[in-house]
Amino acid sequence: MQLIMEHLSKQFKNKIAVRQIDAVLSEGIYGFLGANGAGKTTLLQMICGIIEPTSGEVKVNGENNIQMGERFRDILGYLPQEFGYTPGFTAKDFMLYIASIKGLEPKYAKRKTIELLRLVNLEKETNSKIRTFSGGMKRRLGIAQALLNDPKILILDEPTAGLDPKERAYFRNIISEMSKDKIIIISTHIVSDIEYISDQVLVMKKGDFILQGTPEELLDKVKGEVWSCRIPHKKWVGFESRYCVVNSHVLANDVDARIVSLEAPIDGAVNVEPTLEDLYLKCFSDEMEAGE
Ligand SMILES: Nc1ncnc2c1ncn2[C@@H]1O[C@H](COP(=O)(O)OP(=O)(O)OP(=O)(O)O)[C@@H](O)[C@H]1O
Repeated sequence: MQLIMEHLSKQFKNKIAVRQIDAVLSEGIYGFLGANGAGKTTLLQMICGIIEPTSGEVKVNGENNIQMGERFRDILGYLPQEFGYTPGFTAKDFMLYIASIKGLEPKYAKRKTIELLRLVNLEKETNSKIRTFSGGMKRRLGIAQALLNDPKILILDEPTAGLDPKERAYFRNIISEMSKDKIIIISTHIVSDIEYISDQVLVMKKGDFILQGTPEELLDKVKGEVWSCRIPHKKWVGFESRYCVVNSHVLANDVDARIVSLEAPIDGAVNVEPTLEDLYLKCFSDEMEAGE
């Protein structure tokens, strides 16, 4: 299966949210990585056919997604960033309700509901009301509903928002297990959510993909540019505005810092293995400085 974005753009009044995106996706996991406001949600909504592009189009195996109508919705699973849960519903009621909207057979829906609530570790809460759920539990329920129709295209907008580290790790495992026969898109600004499970990472900035490749290919782009160094206190002043500082730890005599820079930021700096977080911070350091 191929999911194709052709010159895809979206403009809201005078704001261009997505600009001229071209991409071809086939089965696998794609991490859309970008800061808040980069245009991720707008792009995902166009892929899902929820909003129409200002120009360009989304195609599935050569067919326009909106024109495909029901046939497209049958193969689509979507977890939006904001999900409206009915607090008085139990987890099971909610799943069956979504299944009926998706037009699934009641018998299949019941079986799938049990299977998916088990998958997302909500088995014990099957008959609990959603109003008693934590943010993480609601998010897991959101992931379960997106899987009800065994979608071939699964789109998850910030799926790990509100999940604790254990839940995040569990989420990564279940997603990587189901990627063989699906196109899975995960949008996030949390690098660790996609670093190890994505086949391709697409870095989105100001409505455009500025980088695209396997995690290894992207890491190559910052190889030799990540430094571990000790900076005396008197030299540390101003360092943060001149350099892209990934992290820093103030010690008694100096500051232990990890810095992304083309050249060694100080004598004695040691080149270290880069991570995608280094690359992310390099790509978005200008926005952080500008406070965007
Ligand atoms: N309906 C809308 N009307 C006007 N501007 C919008 C609308 N939706 C999004 N935007 C703007 O388009 C840009 C991209 O927004 P979008 O929500 O797609 O980004 P994002 O990467 O998903 O960020 P976030 O994670 O914060 O949602 C932002 O500047 C946003 O303010």
